[in-house]
Amino acid sequence: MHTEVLGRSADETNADGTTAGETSTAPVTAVPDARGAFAGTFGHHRARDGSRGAPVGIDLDRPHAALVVGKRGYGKSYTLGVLIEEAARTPGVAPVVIDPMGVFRGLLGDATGDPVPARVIDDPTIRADAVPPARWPALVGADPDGSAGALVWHAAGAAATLDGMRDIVADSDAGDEVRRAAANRLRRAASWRIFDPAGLDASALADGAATVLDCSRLDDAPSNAVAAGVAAALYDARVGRASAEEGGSPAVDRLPWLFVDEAHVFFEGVASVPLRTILTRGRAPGVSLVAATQRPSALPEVAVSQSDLRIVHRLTAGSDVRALAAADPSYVDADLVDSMPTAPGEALVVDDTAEATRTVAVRRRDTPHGGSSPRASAAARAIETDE
Ligand SMILES: Nc1ncnc2c1ncn2[C@@H]1O[C@H](COP(=O)(O)OP(=O)(O)OP(=O)(O)O)[C@@H](O)[C@H]1O
Repeated sequence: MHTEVLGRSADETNADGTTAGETSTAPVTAVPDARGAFAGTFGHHRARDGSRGAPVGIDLDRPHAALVVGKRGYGKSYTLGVLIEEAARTPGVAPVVIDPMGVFRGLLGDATGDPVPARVIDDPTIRADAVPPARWPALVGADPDGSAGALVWHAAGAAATLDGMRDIVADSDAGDEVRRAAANRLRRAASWRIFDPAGLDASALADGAATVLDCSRLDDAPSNAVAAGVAAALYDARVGRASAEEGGSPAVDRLPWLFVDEAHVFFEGVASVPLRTILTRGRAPGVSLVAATQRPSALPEVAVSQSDLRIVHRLTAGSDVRALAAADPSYVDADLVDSMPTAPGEALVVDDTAEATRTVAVRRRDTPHGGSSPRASAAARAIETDE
């Protein structure tokens, strides 16, 4: 059976010499093909009459910016899980997962087929200086133009640790009220228990296994801080490597793939800046982003327009469909509403690299889908985002 690999341009050849626009007879596997390129198994083509067509793979060889969207219950997290499984099986790729609902713990379960190397970090920590000083006021809910916000900003620029920042605030000659306000903000940040001088760095994150950062115990602000720190660390490590190739030692050899579920939460918070950096500038140094959301209309326009792979599960809200349609280039000829998938696990894939759209039945998970035991905090967040 012929396999088409999504995310490859028409002039890139498949293992058997056919092009992406045509189809390849090469098996889709995380083992490099004859030309040394990696692809993951993604699913099957789905014809208009619902019949199952040829296998579909997804390119994991080059960096991508991908978006997975769909209303609740139509397979968004499931598809993200499939992509994480494939990335985890791919040598040379380092998948890192921001998991705000705790639904990717199943990756630790027994896998059908090839093993899926994965670990879950329950209480992720980052270094305080992983968050840029200018973002600290917003992170702790202070106005960056106000006196307390300015003091927090100054402290973040002058100290590498949260304790150091608190000392600077305590010793500052700002007035009592300003000092107290800034100290209160930083005390709140300390209560999140996510800042640690020994927090996750890029080399710890990029050892090849899928690293799931379970943020389901964290509120949006600390979850954002974790995502911001991780996104910045991965990007900086690869940029460092790019310049280190002229002499220095490489920081991270593998290509990081950052998977972000409930991405609207992060594009609305302090993680927005480093995520936008990866979207707009990540591909050159080799950093990929896969963002999933049920509300594409809540994402900044750049998140849609910069994605070269858009995996669309069922969407019904007009604003969400419009947010996607706005980025659709001319080769998306069919009306998005007419071609909207109807069944869970079915997706319309808009592939900018191959300049094609495909309807795909996403394959079944090889590891269990879903979290461990249900958590009220995750349920509350789900209800909130649904409203
Ligand atoms: N590719 C698939 N193959 C088989 N079943 C699937 C597939 N995708 C989704 N499903 C089924 O649909 C259900 C809902 O999928 P999923 O949990 O991913 O929805 P979701 O839209 O991400 O919801 P949430 O926003 O709550 O995470 C899954 O539990 C699974 O039973």
